Amino acid sequence: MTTTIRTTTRGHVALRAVSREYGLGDHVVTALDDVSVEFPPGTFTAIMGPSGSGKSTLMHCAAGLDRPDAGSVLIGDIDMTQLGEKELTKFRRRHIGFVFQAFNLVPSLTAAQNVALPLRLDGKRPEKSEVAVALDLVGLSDRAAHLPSELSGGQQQRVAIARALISNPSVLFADEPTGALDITSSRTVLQQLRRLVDKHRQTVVTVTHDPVVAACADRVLFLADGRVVDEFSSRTPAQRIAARMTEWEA
Ligand SMILES: Nc1ncnc2c1ncn2[C@@H]1O[C@H](COP(=O)(O)OP(=O)(O)OP(=O)(O)O)[C@@H](O)[C@H]1O
Repeated sequence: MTTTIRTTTRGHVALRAVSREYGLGDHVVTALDDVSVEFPPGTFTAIMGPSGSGKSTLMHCAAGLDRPDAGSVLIGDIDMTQLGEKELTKFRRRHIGFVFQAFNLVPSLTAAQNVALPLRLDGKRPEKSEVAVALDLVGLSDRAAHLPSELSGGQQQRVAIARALISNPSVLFADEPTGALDITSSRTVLQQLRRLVDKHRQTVVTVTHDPVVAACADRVLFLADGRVVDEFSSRTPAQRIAARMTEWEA
């Protein structure tokens, strides 16, 4: 089976009737309950909801890091749930970028070497210019030779974003990318994500607890008990998002 996405559908993510349960017998937890949602190309979506509402599970299923028990997950015209393990790994490496809250950089490698890592893992020899372009996308051209320990938290997260972008993914998923950062670093990371969407038509989906981060997104989805329970579909002021969160938590 070939896993090439048609250019017209690149960057389009669709979850159709996705369910995911964990545990067995009396201990079954329904983390996602029949969720259908689309992330159109070149859009920035924030996912919010109380702890345990299924945000990470949604991201992991959408990114092919976890397999749903039911439903399908399409990136472009490829249904990832139909791919075998090897093919899924290969597909993920080429089409999906994932950024974690904890950066997950290799401490002994420079920023440039960290960014080049996904290509090396894919058996390719990265061109210096490819790495330079990725670092430039996140405004870190001048930090290429620095080790993670020589960078601020925000800079480390931007290296992680550059690393996720090196394979020119169709979609970038970020699970609380600003969760471990101070306000200033958090805003810089956020600006970079917004810029990727506005300037480069990247599809970005991020989980966040921060109404200011969500206010920068084109759309905010609210999850509760494994379902999408509400949505703000245009840029919404942070205050209104915060008020909605408070309502849900109450
Ligand atoms: N590997 C697992 N094994 C068992 N239960 C799990 C597993 N992963 C998630 N769950 C359960 O599924 C539900 C959804 O979890 P998930 O991590 O997706 O929520 P979340 O909204 O991301 O939470 P948080 O904001 O606290 O990170 C929770 O009840 C959680 O305990």
